[in-house]
Amino acid sequence: MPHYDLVIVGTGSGNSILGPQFADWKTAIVEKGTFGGTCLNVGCIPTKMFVYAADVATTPSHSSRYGVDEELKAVRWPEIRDRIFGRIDPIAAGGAEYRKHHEDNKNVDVYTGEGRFTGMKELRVSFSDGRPDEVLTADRFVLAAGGRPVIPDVPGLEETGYHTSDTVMRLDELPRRIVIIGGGYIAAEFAHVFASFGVEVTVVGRSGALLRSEDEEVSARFTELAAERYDVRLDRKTTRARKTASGVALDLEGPQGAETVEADLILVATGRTPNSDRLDVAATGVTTMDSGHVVVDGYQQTVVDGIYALGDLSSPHELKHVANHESRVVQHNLLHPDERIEADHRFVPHAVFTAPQVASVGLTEQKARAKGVSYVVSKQDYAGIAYGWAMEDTTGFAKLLADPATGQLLGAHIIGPQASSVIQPLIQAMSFGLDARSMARGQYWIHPAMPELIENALLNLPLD
Ligand SMILES: Cc1cc2nc3c(=O)[nH]c(=O)nc-3n(C[C@H](O)[C@H](O)[C@H](O)COP(=O)(O)OP(=O)(O)OC[C@H]3O[C@@H](n4cnc5c(N)ncnc54)[C@H](O)[C@@H]3O)c2cc1C
Ligand SMILES: NC(=O)c1ccc[n+]([C@@H]2O[C@H](COP(=O)([O-])OP(=O)(O)OC[C@H]3O[C@@H](n4cnc5c(N)ncnc54)[C@H](O)[C@@H]3O)[C@@H](O)[C@H]2O)c1
Repeated sequence: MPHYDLVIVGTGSGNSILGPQFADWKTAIVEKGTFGGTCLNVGCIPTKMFVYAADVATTPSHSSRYGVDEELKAVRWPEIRDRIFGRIDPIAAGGAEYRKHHEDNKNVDVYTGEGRFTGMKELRVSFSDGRPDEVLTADRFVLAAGGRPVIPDVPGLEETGYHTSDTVMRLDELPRRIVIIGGGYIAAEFAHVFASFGVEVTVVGRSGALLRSEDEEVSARFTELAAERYDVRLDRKTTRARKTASGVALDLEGPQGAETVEADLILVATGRTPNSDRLDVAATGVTTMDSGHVVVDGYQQTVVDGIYALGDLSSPHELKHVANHESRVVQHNLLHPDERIEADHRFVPHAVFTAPQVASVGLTEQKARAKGVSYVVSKQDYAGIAYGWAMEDTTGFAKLLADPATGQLLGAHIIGPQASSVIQPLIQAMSFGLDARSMARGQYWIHPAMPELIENALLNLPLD
């Protein structure tokens, strides 16, 4: 039974822990799937590469407002797909090769199998190629095993067949019609991608709005704009999935009674669940929340001394920048057990790369109300800044929440062009405690650039 100083389970953000600082440690890394994890292979990176192509494909649909008439002639899906994975797959393969065979990693054993705890700090690894299982023990473990898509309990779904974000990007050809179950991040991003490529999209949401966890005004605006581009069915329960002569059908129950949506394929985008169950973390004494996320303290350590966890396995944020931050914290804490640092989860931002883009950090207005926090709000439309005139934008806005007395920003929510970049100075201000007045007037804002949206929103805040 090989014994290690450190075993890491999962090669998403877990893979970035090992470096030259660990040269004297006997280490192992265990990966059951593709090296590099979700973000690289089936998450952030390929989706954003598809979204970029989708953004390009939609320009003819709005170019005439600038006096330029364009036409979308064709979308060459196999080429788009192969360009994207032709870049990503070699990176994943190169990462595996580096860990397995490079001189830098002579202290690292790579196990390409599935790990499952069988006792305190004892991990059994099973291999799909029929090799006998191996049992590893270690002084320290890092659990970075991520999550997987949740499949809702819809009668007939298994027999009918469905895609998830793990498979839909590798389709042989574009479907004519797609129905997406779910109204969150993945639904919003893929609805944009497929609608832009000319696919008839239907989104089925069980609540009354898309992107429901965004600020209420952002969610309402996004829902309205999405419904102009594709078929949005809200407040719907999916009662059955079935095959039809031409494809698939979902039977729905909604405010107007029973209805059916037909499509060529189903994409399930109803959230993700942590892999703590399949890793059987309980067998090593590690505890989980009701959501299945592993419980960690501020240092990212689980309840078991020497067992750390990070990323989607333990973080309800389920975002790559959070997983990366936590892996840096874990790396430091492994190397400096007497000077451990805490992870910083104060102002975790996110962006939804759909159309229009959505980005957010801090409290939404509904959360501020629910928490009884005292706040003031300001809103600035893209239509009110010079760059917004250039873009002829009529629907985007930034919304800020601030403490009326101190001017400290409490939340920022943007829907509109480049929201994911425009929000960054607000994340910086919140992280470093810069108040709204100082931020607005303590620096130049390039004229007439998009961040004037933020300058104006800051100046509009009705502070005491
Ligand atoms: C479609 C999609 C788009 C996304 N887009 C974004 C985005 O734009 N921005 C953003 O911030 N986040 C995005 N995310 C979320 C982001 O991908 C995750 O937050 C991030 O990848 C989590 O990293 P991780 O290291 O915790 O887990 P993962 O990257 O999931 O790595 C876990 C690894 O562990 C392996 N593993 C699991 N169980 C075992 C086991 N028992 N034994 C051995 N190996 C195991 C898995 O095979 C996997 O390789 C997206 C996610 C999806 C699905
Ligand atoms: N841009 C990004 O950062 C990005 C992009 C994609 C995914 N992600 C990460 O991946 C996670 C998973 O994405 P997601 O979109 O699957 O989850 P999500 O939590 O964003 O959305 C899930 C949606 O499915 C709905 N839903 C749940 N069960 C349902 C059911 N039975 N029938 C109909 N609807 C149902 C929910 O109401 C919600 O609207 C996200 O939480 C996010 O952290 C991030």
